[in-house]
This record gives sequence, structure tokens and C-alpha cells, in this order.
Amino acid sequence: MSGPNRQAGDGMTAVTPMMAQYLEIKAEYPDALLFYRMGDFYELFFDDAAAAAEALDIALTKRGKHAGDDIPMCGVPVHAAEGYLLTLIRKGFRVAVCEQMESPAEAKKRGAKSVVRREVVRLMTPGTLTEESLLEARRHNFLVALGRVRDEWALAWADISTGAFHVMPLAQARIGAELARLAPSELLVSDTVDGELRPVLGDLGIYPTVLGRASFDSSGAETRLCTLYGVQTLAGFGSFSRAELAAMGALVDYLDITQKGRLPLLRAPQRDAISRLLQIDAATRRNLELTHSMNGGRQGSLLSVIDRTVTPGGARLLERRVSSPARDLAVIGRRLEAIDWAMDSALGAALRDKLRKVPDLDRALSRLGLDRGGPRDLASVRNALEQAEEIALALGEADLPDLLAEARTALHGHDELLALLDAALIAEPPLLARDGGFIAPGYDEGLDEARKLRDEGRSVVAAMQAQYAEQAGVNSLKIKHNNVLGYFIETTATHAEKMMSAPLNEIFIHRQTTANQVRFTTVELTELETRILNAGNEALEIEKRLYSSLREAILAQAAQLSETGLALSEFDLALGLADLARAQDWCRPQVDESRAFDIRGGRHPVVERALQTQGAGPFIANDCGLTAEGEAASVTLLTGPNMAGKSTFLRQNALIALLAQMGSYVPAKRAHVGLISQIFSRVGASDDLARGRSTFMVEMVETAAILNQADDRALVILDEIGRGTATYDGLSIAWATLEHLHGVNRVRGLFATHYHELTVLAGKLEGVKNATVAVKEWDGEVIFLHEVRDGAADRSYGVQVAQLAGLPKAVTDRARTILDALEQGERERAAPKALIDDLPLFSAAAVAAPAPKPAAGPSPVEERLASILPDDMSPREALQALYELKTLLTE
Ligand SMILES: Nc1ncnc2c1ncn2[C@@H]1O[C@H](COP(=O)(O)OP(=O)(O)OP(=O)(O)O)[C@@H](O)[C@H]1O
Repeated sequence: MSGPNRQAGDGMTAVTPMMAQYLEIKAEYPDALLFYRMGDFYELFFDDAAAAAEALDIALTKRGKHAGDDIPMCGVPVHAAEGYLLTLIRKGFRVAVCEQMESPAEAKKRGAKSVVRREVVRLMTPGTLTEESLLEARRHNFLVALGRVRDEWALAWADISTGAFHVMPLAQARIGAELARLAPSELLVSDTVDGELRPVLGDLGIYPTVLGRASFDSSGAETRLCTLYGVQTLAGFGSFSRAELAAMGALVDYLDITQKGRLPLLRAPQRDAISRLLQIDAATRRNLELTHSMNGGRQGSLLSVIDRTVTPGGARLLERRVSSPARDLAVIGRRLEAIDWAMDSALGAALRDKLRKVPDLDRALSRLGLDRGGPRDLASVRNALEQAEEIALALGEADLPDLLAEARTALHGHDELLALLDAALIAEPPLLARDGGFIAPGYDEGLDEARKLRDEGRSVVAAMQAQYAEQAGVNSLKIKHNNVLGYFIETTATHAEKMMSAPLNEIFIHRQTTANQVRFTTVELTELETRILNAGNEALEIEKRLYSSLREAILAQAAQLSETGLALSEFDLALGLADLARAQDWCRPQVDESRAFDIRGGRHPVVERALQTQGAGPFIANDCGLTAEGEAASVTLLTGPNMAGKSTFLRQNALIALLAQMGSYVPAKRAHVGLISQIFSRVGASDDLARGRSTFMVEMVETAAILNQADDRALVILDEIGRGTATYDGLSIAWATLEHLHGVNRVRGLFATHYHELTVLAGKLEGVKNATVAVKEWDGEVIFLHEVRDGAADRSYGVQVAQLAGLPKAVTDRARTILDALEQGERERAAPKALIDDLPLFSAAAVAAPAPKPAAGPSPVEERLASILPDDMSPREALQALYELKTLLTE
């Protein structure tokens, strides 16, 4: 065998003990980057190193060989690891953190070649974070699990950084909408449902974490949940379906895996019922920009303009309310009463000042629960309780509405814990318990004693320095301390000579000579050092013990403490919404069982805010009357020029409905909203090429969802449906859609369109009326008044708007000529009115008529249909096939 080959062969066999350990651990975490602790660094090897180096933009080096090849390596210092972890998690990686479980010295005791014992202590994933620096304070971080047992489905979700834990049974068709509501940071699915749900999840941009089916086993789930809560049976929490158990069990199993057996504090699971929530699907959420604007950020969303909360907990409560408005009159009423009180209360400003000082109680608790906290988290609990106490005191016996009266009760009851923390902690403790220095003097006698010894020792050092300086006759002599030598005496080389010769050399023992300095010690100094060290260590030990007992005391009351946290958030939210309502002149909506929808002087909160900040003139308030009579529908058909404000008007009414049902005041002079079950909002034709669908296909898929799901309590907002295709197809589809919504779904709705032909429906269908956004024409130009009035628009003003947009004058002049010619041609051919009168107006019934049966054998259409395999088609191919079928039909 030749030399080089032999060397490669050696490389194959010579796996170092450390590399063997690395490979063994790595094999357990194939889907995660392994942060392998080596001294002060986390090192990554092989593919992990390449991926991390690229993602973190750090140098990729190499270390040793494996199977004859260089081992790629990169590393990050432990003290700066959090920043790197944040980047990796944001980029979608999961990270297994592997620590050294013993010191190298301990390993050596087992034999010279022993490798330090290492273990993965935590698997970091986007849904299981607790670190302040890795989380957004004002947002939830939901880990969601989707369970299924036969035809039953359920979602369970938890935010381990706050302890929230919920479960909800749901129909398969609702999965997309509910996931859009929760916006999970991480979704767990079983490998058995993964494939089936890929399209839904893909649409939402969710890449699930796929677990084995054992994680979703519903009987194992019961055991896991009982262990988590330390109970014999789950009966005390309610009775759960198999699917709900499967989802909750998988979630707890995953926490067990990622937290390595250290389970977070989770509140008792709370069942949410879809029937109690206003239903909003994913497309509507996007379209109404509830918590994110179209460009993805929080800026420009409804949430961003209504958030006046002053605590992170309050902000998260608001996010929950905006994402999940209620459908329950009692719930809405209670929330509105809380705001009524906050509007009138003279205490408001004082309470908000106190709330501003409330730290993030939920997240501090969660870190303490996972034993990832520190003295600062203890102080957060103390500070929150202190403010809770002060707020309760300020409220006194004030007459509060139910919601806040209950919250006030939850503010109390922590006197003992507060007194304990108050006595035990200094005002501003350090982040980590490691170095001590957080327990207040006077709290623990033993600690005070040890600290005294340690500190006295330090003053003895100062005295000793003066004494030695005199003895040696060297004024510049200093006693210093470093981690290598401990305490030592230092002097310049010029004076050292004297100290190294008799008689001084009997006292001063030489330790080290550096470039300019010589260092000594003495017997006395060494003894003193030992005393200081011992006292210091003892103080540290005592502090660590006290830290644990304070942590225990807090955890013993975790459940009540999180109630207190929620109570503070309720006050914060009510006061925040009241402040907003006062500042922006919002009104209290009347919400009841009727089918009313009557808004006077309504405004769009986000557009109005934008106009305010740009100083671009006032927002024009508009009325909207969609009150439905009896069982009938009530639809307003809105026509008007481009840029007139149609979309704004449509959305503002959907937002007012949503705000009213989340239990907030609304941007209007007056608002009467009969309970709404679902809100649908669609905009015609926005391209969705990223998901491989044509503009028109998206529009139709979304319209289909509405026609299939809307009930007579739905509010439907359609903006230019049908515009993504040829004029007559579009008009026909818009026409039939409107008829269906009116006759079958019987919704309350707003329908904006450029098809002026549709306006004749107002005369034909009871419950459909016309409205238009007014403009003035002046000197050939349009002036937008943004006023919604009864009646239909006479024309589109498209050419004028194009002119405003800066199209060259030659083009707009030519367009005007063409438009005149077209309009004249149309008038001469046949009045469109005639065409419209011929159409089967109540075609919802006509559509239901059975299609004529073919005489014999399959028709070409049927043959083609039979050959289609929908599962194998992309949306684009499906659309193509649809066109083919249509052509075949006409042939
Ligand atoms: N009520 C209003 N008061 C003041 N300004 C308004 C009002 N409504 C809309 N605007 C302004 O007009 C702009 C255009 O509004 P919007 O997008 O709603 O028009 P549109 O009729 O839907 O237009 P298009 O048909 O071209 O989509 C808005 O960005 C806003 O600045």
C-alpha cells in the first residue's frame, strides 16, 4: 500500500475519543445544530459548522481529520452566545445546546484519556424560547400542536414564556383560519397528517416540526398531562376529546424533549370554543392588516395604532383580543363596561403611572419555573407585586365593573411573599445569581457574618500594604489581586533587589518577575487570602441557597401570581383603550342580538392616523347602514372612481365591527352592531405567484370560501371581485356572487365594484342598495371628496386619475378620444340595460336546476374529467385543465 493511502486509512480508524463523543451526541440531534461546549466556546463541526458559519457570517476553520478529511469547524464564545442563537433561531434553525457536565479535572480522575462528560441540556426551537433577548416583549410566542384522532381534530397551544395553555376542538376546514389567528412560532404535526396538510400550511407560510405518531398518542397524553400537573386524573380540568388529548400530549412531550425533562409552568389547560369567537379567516386577517401590515411588520397594522398599553402583559392581552374578538354578548359587555369605567375614572393617570413600573411578571415566572432565571427575575416579581399592591390601594373600595372588580381581587393576597422579597433583595440586583451580591444586608445573619469577614479581610489588606511599605522602605509598594496569583505584593524592579536580599527576604517570598515589576507574597498574606477566600465562598454559597429558597417561595404561588399578572394586564388594557377612545374621539358601540349594522360618522383608524401624521388634511367620516330586516340580506353596492376611498370605506366598517366585538370603543360618532359571527374581507386580484397560483385563481378560491361558509350573521366585504379576468366574465361572476350572497347566504355586506352595470340590481333585489363615493369635476380634473352618498356613480374617471398619476398628456388625450368612441359605440349598439333585463335575475335558483343528461356514452367533457388526477396537479395545471374543460364544453 502506498504512503498517502495508508494515511487515509489511518484517518478512518483514528477517531479521537472526543470526536467519538461528539458524533454520538450529534446522532441524536440530526435536525439541529449542535453547540458543543469546549471551555469558553461552543464549537460546531462538519455540516453544522458550514451552515452556522454562513448564517452567522463567521469564519469557517478546520480542526483535525475525520475519515481522512479535514473537519470543518466554527465556534462562538459562550458569553456572547445569546446573540448568535437569536440569529440562528430567526433564520429557522433549531439548536441543541451541549454543555460540559464536569470539569476537566474531574474527568482526569477517571483516567488520563477520559473525555469530559457532556450532555445536551436544551434543544432551542422557535416555539420554546424564554430568554428576554430572544423574545418580543409585546407579542406572544405560541407553540401549537395539531392533534387528530380519526375524523376529530384539535389544536393545543402554549406560550411557555407566559404559561398560557389552551386547547380547542375544530373541524378540519377551520385549521387554516385558526392557525392564522394564532400565528404560531412553531407548529407540531404528526407524520401521519403532514402530507395532507402541506397545502394549507404552505399557504400560511408555516413549516411544521414533524413528530412521530407516538408523541400524539392520546392515552400516553393523559399520563404526561397528569405528571405535568401532579394530579391523578385530568377530570378536574374538564373532559377532553381524544384529539384534544393527542394535541396537548404532543405539546407536553415536545416540551419534555426540548427542555430535557424540565417542564415549564403551564396554567391548567383552558378550552376555547370556536363558537365563542368571531371567526376571521387567514385571507381576511391579511387583508384587514390586523396585527401585521401587508408588508409584514407591525407598523401600519390595526394593532399598532390602537396599542396604548404600558406593560408587556397588557400589550400581549391586546394582541389576543385583536386576533380573537368575541361572539358572546356577555363577554363583549363586560369588556366595554371596563372601558366605560376607565373613561370616567379620575384615577386613570395615577394608575397608568404605576402600571408603567410593572415588569414582565409572566416571563419572569416562566424563567424561574425552568430554572433559567436570576436575581433580576426575583426582583421583577417583587416590583410587580409592589405595584399591584399600590394599585389595589389606589382603587380602594371604588365601585368597579365586574371584569375589573374580579381583577382587583387578584391583585391582593401576596403580602407575605412581597414582604419576604422586599426584605431579602437589594433594590437593583444583578442578572445572574453566579456572582452573588443580590441579597440585602440584614436578611440573613450567616451571610452578613461571612460578608463581614470577607470585607474586613479586604481592609486588613490595605493596612498590611501600609505596613509592608514602611518595613521595606518602598513607598510605591502595592498589594494587588489577580485570578492567577491571588493576592500579591508588587514593586518595581529597582526596589526588588533590596527585598530579595537579607533581611527582607525572610519576609518577602519571590513569586514572579515581569518586564517592569517583581511580585512577592508573605506567609501572613497567604493566610489572610485563605480567610478572605473562604469567607467569600461561604457568602456565595449562602446567597445561592437563599436564591433557591426565594425561587421556591415564588413558584409555590405561581398560579396566583399569574392571575395577578393577568389582572394587571386587564387594567392596563382598559385604561389604554380608554385613553385611545378619549384622544381619538371614539364612541361606545351598541352591540346586541339584532341584525343591525348602523355606523354614523365612521372612520378608518389606520388611514386617519396616517393622514394625521402626514398633516394631510382631515379624514372624512362616513355613515354605513347595513341593518338587515328579519331574515333578509342587506348589501350595499359601492361604485365610484379609483382613489375615491372605496377600499378605505369597506375596511373601516369591517374594523369597526371587529373592534366592537373585541369589546373596544370604535372610531365613529355612533355605532350599532348586531352580533356578527364571521367577517370576510377580499380584494380582487392580487397576484400570488409565490404560491404558484394565478391572480384570478386566488380570487376565485377566496370567493368560493365565502360563498360556502358565510351564514346570515356574516359580514362580507368584497372589493372589486371579478376584476382579474375579461370584462364580461368578471361582470358575470360578480353578478352571480352578489346574487348568491343576497339570496342564499343572506349576509350583511359591502360590495365595491367598477362594473356600473351591477347597480341595476339595487332596483331588482330587495336588500341591495347603491352608494357611491362622491367626486367633483373641476376644469377637467377630479377632486376627491371621500364622501359616501346614496346612489350610483355615473362614471369611472379612470382617465382623470391616470392623468393625476402623471401619465403623459398625449396618452391621456388619446385615451379620452378612445373612451368617447367606445361609449358612443355602446350606446348605439344596444343599451346595456336591455342586456341586463334579459338576465335571469334570481339565478341562484336557476343554477340549481339539474343539467341535461347526455344521450349515450360519456361526453368529451366527462372523458377529460375522468382522466384528471387532481392530486398530481399543480394549481396552475388545474387552472389549465379548467380552461380545457370549458373549451370542450363549448365545442
Ligand atoms: N374618508 C377619507 N377621508 C380622507 N381621505 C381618504 C378617505 N378615504 C380614502 N382617503 C384617501 O384616499 C386614498 C385612496 O383610498 P382608497 O384606496 O380607499 O381608494 P379606492 O377608491 O379603493 O381606489 P381604487 O379603486 O383605485 O383601489 C387613501 O389612501 C386615503 O389617503
